[in-house]
Amino acid sequence: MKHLVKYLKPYYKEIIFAILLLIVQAVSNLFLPNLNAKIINEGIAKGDIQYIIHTGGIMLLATLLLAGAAILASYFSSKVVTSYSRDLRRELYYKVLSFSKQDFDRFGTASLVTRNTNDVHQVQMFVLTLLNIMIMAPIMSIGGIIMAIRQDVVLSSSIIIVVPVIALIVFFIMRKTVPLFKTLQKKVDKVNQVLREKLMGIRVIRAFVKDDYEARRFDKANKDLTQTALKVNRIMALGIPLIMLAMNVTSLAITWFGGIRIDSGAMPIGNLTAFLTYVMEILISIMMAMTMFIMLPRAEASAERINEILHTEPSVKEPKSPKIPSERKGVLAFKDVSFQYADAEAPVLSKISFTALPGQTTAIVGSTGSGKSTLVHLIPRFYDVTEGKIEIDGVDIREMPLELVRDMIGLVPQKSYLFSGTIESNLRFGKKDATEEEMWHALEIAQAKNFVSRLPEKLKAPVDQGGTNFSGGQRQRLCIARAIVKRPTIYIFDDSFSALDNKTEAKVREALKDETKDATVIIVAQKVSTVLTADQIVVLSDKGTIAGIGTHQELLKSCEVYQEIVYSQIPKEEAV
Ligand SMILES: Nc1ncnc2c1ncn2[C@@H]1O[C@H](COP(=O)(O)OP(=O)(O)OP(=O)(O)O)[C@@H](O)[C@H]1O
Repeated sequence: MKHLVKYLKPYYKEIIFAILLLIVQAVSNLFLPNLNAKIINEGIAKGDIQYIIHTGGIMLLATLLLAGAAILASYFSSKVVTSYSRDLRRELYYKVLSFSKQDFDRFGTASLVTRNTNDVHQVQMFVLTLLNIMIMAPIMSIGGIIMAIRQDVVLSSSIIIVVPVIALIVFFIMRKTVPLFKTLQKKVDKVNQVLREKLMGIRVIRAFVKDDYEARRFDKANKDLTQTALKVNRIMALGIPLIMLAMNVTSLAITWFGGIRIDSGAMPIGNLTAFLTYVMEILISIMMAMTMFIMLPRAEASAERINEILHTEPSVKEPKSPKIPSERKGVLAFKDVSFQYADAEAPVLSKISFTALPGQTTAIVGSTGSGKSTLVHLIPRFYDVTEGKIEIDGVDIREMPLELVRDMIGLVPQKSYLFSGTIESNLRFGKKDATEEEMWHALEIAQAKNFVSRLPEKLKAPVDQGGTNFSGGQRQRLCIARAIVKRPTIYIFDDSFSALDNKTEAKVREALKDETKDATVIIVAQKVSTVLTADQIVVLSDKGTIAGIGTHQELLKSCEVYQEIVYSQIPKEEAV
């Protein structure tokens, strides 16, 4: 938790105000029973109406002060914690934005979301409780004891018995429940995880008629959570009445012994009512302080999960002294590049060397899982190479400013993804000041102009999260258009024509030819028809090495892996 304290610093003024107001609240609270005792002893017992009105007036003022202080304290503490959690969420979000794909893989999307929402909420609630209890509990308990002694020293000896008894009961309840609360947190996480996964894959579940099976899996996680929650509630259901019983017995005993002392004239009657109130305030403060310990493990677990993100050094770093290429042509060179995923046993890519030139199309082919997507993900530095280097215009991309590298690249990912908003907001993603003309031009090249112009809102047509209100092929074409609007130096099409029929694909590639005539184009493809006309084809073997480089004709003659790929898709006589 202590690492997260620094985020409270900007709000120290509000914290001081809240603390002062809480002190006013606690002190006024302590004086009220005393004034009440005085009214009973001096006013009611002696029939002094003037005294009752006078002291009652003071009580009223004290109550108003208390209420005012409580409202303002709550205002300031709420302001502190909501601003604190906002800052924390922002910090987490910015940190996550700086993560490489490797860091994302490590945490997982679901966990990153839970940490930014649920975990921040847990910490926020703890800070709010801490702020209140830390001030109120010591003043109320210590002040309560002092005030109780002032009412009656002899009766105060009961506090020595009552406080440890109640503290012991609360301690035993906590000892049982705190570990359960910890488990509860993990089980809530599990339910979240199962739910998220199932909802994301709902179509697959339906298609495979696995609704019942998946419902049972969810039931299991849910039942697990319920059982732990029930255990906690059972202990609480037993513990809370036990505490109430102890408090009522205390109240009864104090009234009993107090009655005897009043009877003998050793204590005025008003002091007994005040004494009872003070003892209850002491006990409530102790219980409040104890609830902190119930919240602490949950908040600590959440703080740990938050810190884990905040302390993660992004695996892809900005260079210390960045180099900028003297010319930005887009000459892309892989030099003996090897790459291994963090948890993998063997490298996915080994000793890859080739150069992709501006004005040319370089195709990457290979069987599924050969490392084609991995290879192109190395270019925008989603991951850094394990060995060797990648250069753009003669400069190692690890030495170039990250923003510049990514700015030079227009990537159309394998999985078409659009953001919620409009077609226009998606197209402007890479160039925020793109004109309507530029957008229509990009849509025309991507063969998306027809269907977009048929939409009633045209460029303003709404896009749902992920682009789910468009078909796979439409989504893919919009992603191609998005990359074109950016007018990058290097285009990367990662299997980006897979959802298009052959005719549309041919049209897109034909239109692209002119648009990308000065750019470096990298195309990852499964379909041989996509790569036939490429200036060079890089063939990856199953082991992630280069099996051959050349044009279609050259490779057909010399590369066995390429021949296998080609002949599996088109007849021998048509391939030549
Ligand atoms: N994030 C990851 N962590 C660990 N291993 C991964 C990760 N992503 C991919 N791999 C592994 O790396 C290998 C290459 O995957 P990659 O996606 O690059 O292949 P690909 O040639 O693009 O396949 P496809 O044609 O099916 O898209 C695979 O064996 C895959 O299991």
